[in-house]
Amino acid sequence: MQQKVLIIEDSVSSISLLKKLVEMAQLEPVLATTLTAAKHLFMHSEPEDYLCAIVDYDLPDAIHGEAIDFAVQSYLPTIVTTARLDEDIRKSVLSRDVVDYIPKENAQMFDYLMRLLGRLEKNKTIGVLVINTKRAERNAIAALLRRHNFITYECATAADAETILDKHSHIKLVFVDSEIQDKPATLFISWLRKQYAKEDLAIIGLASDRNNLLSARFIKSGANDFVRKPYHLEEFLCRVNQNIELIENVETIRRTANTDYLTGLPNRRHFFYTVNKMQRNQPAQQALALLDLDFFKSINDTHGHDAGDEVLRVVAKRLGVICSDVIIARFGGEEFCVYLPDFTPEEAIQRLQHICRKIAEKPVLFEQTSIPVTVSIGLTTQNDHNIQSMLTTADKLLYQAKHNGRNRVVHD
Ligand SMILES: Nc1nc2c(ncn2[C@@H]2O[C@H](COP(=O)(O)OP(=O)(O)OP(=O)(O)O)[C@@H](O)[C@H]2O)c(=O)[nH]1
Repeated sequence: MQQKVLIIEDSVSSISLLKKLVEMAQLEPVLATTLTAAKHLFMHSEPEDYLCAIVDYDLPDAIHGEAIDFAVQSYLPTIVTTARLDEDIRKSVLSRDVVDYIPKENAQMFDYLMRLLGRLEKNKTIGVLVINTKRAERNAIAALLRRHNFITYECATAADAETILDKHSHIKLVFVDSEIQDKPATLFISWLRKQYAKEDLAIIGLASDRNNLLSARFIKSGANDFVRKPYHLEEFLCRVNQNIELIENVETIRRTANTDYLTGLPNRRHFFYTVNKMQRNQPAQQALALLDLDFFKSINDTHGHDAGDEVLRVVAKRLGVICSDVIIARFGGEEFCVYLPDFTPEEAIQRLQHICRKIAEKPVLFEQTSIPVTVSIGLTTQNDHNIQSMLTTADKLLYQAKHNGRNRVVHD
């Protein structure tokens, strides 16, 4: 379901700009020009339907930011916009539990708002762990992070932190205070860093002003960043966002490097990474198959390269459905690989014959043309504990499948 954004704003030009921005972010704007109208609109809604509220500080029936209080008390993450930003207003806004404030001074600020909406959406799946002996301090940080839609976890000891991190793989950021109960913070950070790479888990150290040397010690022990207490709200949030965005960027690069651009399947590199990892457990049984589309060159020659691409995409999709419990990859060109861990030879043969039938069963439709597709498969079920040599065997069997007439499985 498309999430809503409650916009409480009375300026006509800002309304049209905000509405456009919210729509561009694939969200549904719900407009109110006064606090009274907002209350009326929200009366029959659940906070869960809304991603957030964007609230003007100064409204005809709420000149001192009362609409902000309404949004916050309605459990909506609240972003404040304001045409005037003097120190008093800034303080008044930040004294409330808002996500952020945006002065309506230039177009850049609306870019910032766009990014903020994107972050609020993405943060819903990101976990943050706060480790601090002092309950009040860790509660305050966790509450601040929850306002930004993060899923938060709190604990006082390194031992509890280990358990929480083990259990929740969506935790991407950890705040480690200089005061944790059962271990010096720097020791804990360096232990943590050995378990989790910098690009998988960001660690931000926290310590008070008195400990001037701690920032360097934290970072040398493996922390990504450091925040000095008492922290400045805006700086704190900037650091959180920067560290999370860095991890997301690395994830995007990784995903791109491991995915075949045409079919969306894992590529050869990712296949070897995953399978080699599984090999460490020395599986008692494993099978491996190479699949190659038949007469694919003639499909390209007859129907064009775009049709060939569509055939590859459809075959990959069918493989993805039939092989959701095993490892598949596009190896390149019109060749795919399937790795079946813990499959008996009989089970593997059955599965590959099913694939062969399913691919041939239905032609691929491309621009009203029906293109028949078949696949030849070489399958080795002899587990010799060496993937490279299993690939060589599967390749020889594939050659036999082609030689014997195609559209078949040849196994050993
Ligand atoms: N459309 C398209 N064609 C590709 C792609 N990658 C490789 N090819 C083409 O796939 C064809 C493979 O042809 P061949 O190796 O001769 O094999 P074949 O025609 O399938 O014949 P057999 O394997 O013997 O059944 C070549 O013409 C490549 O140019 C791709 O990503 N898209």
